[in-house]
Amino acid sequence: MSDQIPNSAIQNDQTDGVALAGAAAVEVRGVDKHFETASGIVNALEAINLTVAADEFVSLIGPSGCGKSTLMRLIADLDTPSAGELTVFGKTATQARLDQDYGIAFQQAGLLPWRTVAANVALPLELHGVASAARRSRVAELLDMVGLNEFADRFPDQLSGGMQQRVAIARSLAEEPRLLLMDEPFGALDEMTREKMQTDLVRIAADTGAAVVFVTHSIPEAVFLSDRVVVMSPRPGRISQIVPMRLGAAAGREDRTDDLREDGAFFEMVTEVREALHGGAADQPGLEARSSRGVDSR
Ligand SMILES: Nc1ncnc2c1ncn2[C@@H]1O[C@H](COP(=O)(O)OP(=O)(O)OP(=O)(O)O)[C@@H](O)[C@H]1O
Repeated sequence: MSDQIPNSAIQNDQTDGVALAGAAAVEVRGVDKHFETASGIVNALEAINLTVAADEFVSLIGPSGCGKSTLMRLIADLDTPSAGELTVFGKTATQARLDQDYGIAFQQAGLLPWRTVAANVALPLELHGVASAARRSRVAELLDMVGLNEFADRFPDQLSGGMQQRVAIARSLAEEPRLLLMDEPFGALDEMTREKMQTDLVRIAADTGAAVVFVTHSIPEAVFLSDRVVVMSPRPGRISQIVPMRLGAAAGREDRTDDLREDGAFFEMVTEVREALHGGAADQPGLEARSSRGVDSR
């Protein structure tokens, strides 16, 4: 059974299942986000409560338009909540952005076209004054990890979309940030590369102890990566359930190898998240057929 956590029931730090020791990586309390458009107000997010612990991997999943990217943009200080409070490591989202407390890899790779692949990955290190020899070796290590060593001197427009995305991921990891915000970072990758990146990401997060907030449309991806999967429903965007991943012996991130993909516990969790997605829609008449649009069960 999933932990059914209606938003209205979440009143304090303990109720979403995270015991807080020190500042959480992300705390969202009673957050609403409305957009005013020519055709009226869009309630993108309503009554969002979520705590992501300092070393936790949390995925956001839900049908298209349920507000996943909007929530990520609020955490990254790319937009502001209409109501409620949001902190990152106990700071305002703005302060955390200024302090470069997190790495970002979003759907659009966002590379600088006039910089080579290596120079794009090196950018955060340059901004933080890392010496050039240390920078070069770190960039080589990162490009090796995403399989792009041979492309270090190319420019972004000479790469495929998936390769550009891998450059953006390498860049987001450059400084081993203690929080990673990733919005469908693997969406453009072929299945084999995607699985490799998933395995690498789990290992990197385990090695660095980083917290990760990860948006995906893929249920197996969410299950493979996460400690908890946050299931969202649309109109207005709400958290309908938070499903803790119970993966038996592979529960620790360092134990998540490719074998997990064949494991019974993995399939059980995939089923549980799928049911949570459908359950969220069942509360809202008329949404059943739409509930899994944009969510990939493969
Ligand atoms: N700048 C904006 N102005 C007006 N409406 C917006 C804006 N940004 C998002 N929305 C609306 O807010 C809702 C949530 O959008 P959001 O992009 O967060 O959804 P999502 O769950 O990330 O979708 P997808 O899975 O398709 O990426 C949608 O109805 C969208 O149209």
